[in-house]
Amino acid sequence: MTSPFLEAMALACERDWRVLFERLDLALAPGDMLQVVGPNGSGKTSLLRLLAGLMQPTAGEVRLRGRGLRGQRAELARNLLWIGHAPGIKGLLSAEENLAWLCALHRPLGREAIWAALAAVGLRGFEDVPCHSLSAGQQRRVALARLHLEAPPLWILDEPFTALDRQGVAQLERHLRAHCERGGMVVLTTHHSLEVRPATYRELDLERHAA
Ligand SMILES: Nc1ncnc2c1ncn2[C@@H]1O[C@H](COP(=O)(O)OP(=O)(O)OP(=O)(O)O)[C@@H](O)[C@H]1O
Repeated sequence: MTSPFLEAMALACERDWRVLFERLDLALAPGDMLQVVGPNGSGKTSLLRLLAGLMQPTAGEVRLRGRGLRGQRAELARNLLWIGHAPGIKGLLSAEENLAWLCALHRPLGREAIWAALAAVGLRGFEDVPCHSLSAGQQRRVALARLHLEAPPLWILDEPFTALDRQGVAQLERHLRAHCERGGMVVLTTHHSLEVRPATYRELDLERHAA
């Protein structure tokens, strides 16, 4: 039997001596979208960081194609696009420079590709502007332009809709659905209810796994 692309088995997470969740299993296959839900502080960001290999679980294991993440750092990096809840962009750099820098680890990108991605997120004309002078929503859009540039199959996105206007939210929902329909996978947290979802959409409620 083929292993899921990504799976978590009997995962537990403790922070500051508090068990946030335990006995958590999940499996992701090509095309899947998983929205992690739960109250503030329930551990949504922590779970995403575990899945992205940025933190170690207290118990259990995360596996990529059936093998533990240990020893698969490079493989995970090739397959994963992680965008944290802060936009993660540098204020002194322009939108173009930020994207060139953020994407360089995967593959160097030409100016044309970067400008096309910025246009796709509504930032035509803002390519050369230092990011500190962009609005919060525009800064978020710079970070999200990576979803138009990089093609790893697994996207893990922590609160990607923060600061976006209605049009931005609708466009991102469509983009995430299209990624899943092409066989990609999305794990995300958001407190809003997605209007546009792929048929594979499902929710994981962390309250059900609270200690
Ligand atoms: N760097 C850290 N060190 C220690 N404890 C942390 C750290 N980051 C978060 N925590 C704790 O872990 C718990 C869960 O935090 P987490 O950010 O995973 O929750 P969340 O469900 O994403 O919350 P929110 O909906 O507010 O974004 C919180 O009680 C928090 O105080």
